[in-house]
Amino acid sequence: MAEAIAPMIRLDGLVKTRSQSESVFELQVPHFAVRPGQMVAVIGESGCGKSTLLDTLALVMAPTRVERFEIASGEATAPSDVAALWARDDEDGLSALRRDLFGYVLQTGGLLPFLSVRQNICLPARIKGGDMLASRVESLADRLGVAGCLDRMPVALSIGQRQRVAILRALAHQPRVVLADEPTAAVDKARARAIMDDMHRLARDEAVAVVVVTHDVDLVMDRADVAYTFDTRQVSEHVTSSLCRPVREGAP
Ligand SMILES: Nc1ncnc2c1ncn2[C@@H]1O[C@H](COP(=O)(O)OP(=O)(O)OP(=O)(O)O)[C@@H](O)[C@H]1O
Repeated sequence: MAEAIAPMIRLDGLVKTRSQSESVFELQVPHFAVRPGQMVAVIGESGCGKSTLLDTLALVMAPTRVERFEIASGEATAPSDVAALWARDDEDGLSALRRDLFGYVLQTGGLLPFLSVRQNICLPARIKGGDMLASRVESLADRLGVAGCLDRMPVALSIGQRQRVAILRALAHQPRVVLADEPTAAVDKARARAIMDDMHRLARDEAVAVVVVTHDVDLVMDRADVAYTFDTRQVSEHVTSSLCRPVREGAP
């Protein structure tokens, strides 16, 4: 069913080369897609290129080469041609997409300590130049079990509560894509499962495309609709190549 929905992000023929002194790392992504309502897992060993892929999807790292890189910016409009925006170095166009379409969940929550939880949650909407509906914040907080935390400071929350607030903040301004980098790294297994379940449910209910990067294969393979991993090999003394490929395609 999810296959019929047009991708929110579509990448074909991506190559990203990163070099440091003599060593060169080359990531190849023949095809990557995430659709509205899907949770896509990106899994693999340390150094295989997960963050490189996530930073590319987040439009903060320019591809070295790419055949096609599109983001659906609205239902009634043609997808934005990200490859063309990078090719002409259109920073205004790229930052408008970052601001309008994306929500981010970081490993440690990334909440600003000097703002209340509610102010943290409302920040992305403020940056977009709008206001958040109080009723939306409260109903999401209710669903995530953090309704009692809204008027506290982040320091007064447990790590699990901070991660839930970070998910709420990422989703509250109604992004089309949520990018989550090891969102459960700082919590125990039981909390990690609950957080992943929440993200998956919210993705479906709100038709958001979610990309989760994680080391924890067991955690995501039960939950992700689609999963990608990497075949990494040492090509020569200084060159490492990593191929990103699907390990699960389509809805489970
Ligand atoms: N700034 C950089 N310059 C050059 N090479 C880099 C840079 N950052 C990372 N790399 C190399 O790129 C490769 C992929 O790194 P990346 O951070 O994407 O891996 P990862 O899968 O996210 O790893 P981890 O799970 O440890 O965070 C690694 O071999 C790394 O050494």
